[in-house]
Amino acid sequence: MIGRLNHVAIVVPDLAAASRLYAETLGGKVSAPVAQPAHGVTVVFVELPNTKIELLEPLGEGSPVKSFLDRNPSGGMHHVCYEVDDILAARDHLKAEGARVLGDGEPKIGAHDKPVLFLHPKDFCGTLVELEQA
Ligand SMILES: CC[C@@H](C(=O)O)C(=O)SCCNC(=O)CCNC(=O)[C@H](O)C(C)(C)COP(=O)(O)OP(=O)(O)OC[C@H]1O[C@@H](n2cnc3c(N)ncnc32)[C@H](O)[C@@H]1OP(=O)(O)O
Ligand SMILES: [Co+2]
Repeated sequence: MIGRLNHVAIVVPDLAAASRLYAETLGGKVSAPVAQPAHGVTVVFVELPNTKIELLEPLGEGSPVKSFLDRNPSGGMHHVCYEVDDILAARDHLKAEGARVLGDGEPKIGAHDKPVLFLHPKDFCGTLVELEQA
């Protein structure tokens, strides 16, 4: 069911500093920051030949990455995002398998203007999983 690795996300305390690190120290191709108020984060993408790194900074009150950053003040790996051909079929299959789909279970439009869902990290080997419609 899961397809390509779309991105690996890293939560950071300072998005400008992390963008400089990826652009200047690592020589990556780094996008401009984009606020995603519906997701409570500001996002920068680093384009790699085979996938992307998503740098995330909390945005606004109640950001879903705030407590993660409180626990990991210098930042850390936050989630992996797999592409799926049919996100509703994937969701229904996962629910039938007993996995917890986060939020209200309905896909939201993500950073690539495609529907996304999140799966509880405790159900996937301690790793928060994002699914994105391919
Ligand atoms: C830009 C849009 C989009 C895209 O298109 O790419 C995005 O990527 S948005 C990214 C941000 N959005 C989300 O992460 C939404 C889904 N996340 C959540 O709903 C919450 O973050 C969460 C997964 C429910 C965790 O919330 P939190 O407040 O941290 O909950 P707890 O403190 O109760 O933690 C419970 C338990 O889970 C462990 N945990 C939490 N986060 C992670 C994580 N990222 N990876 C692994 N484990 C995680 C946490 O340590 C707790 O464990 P215990 O202490 O053992 O109970
Ligand atoms: Co993501």
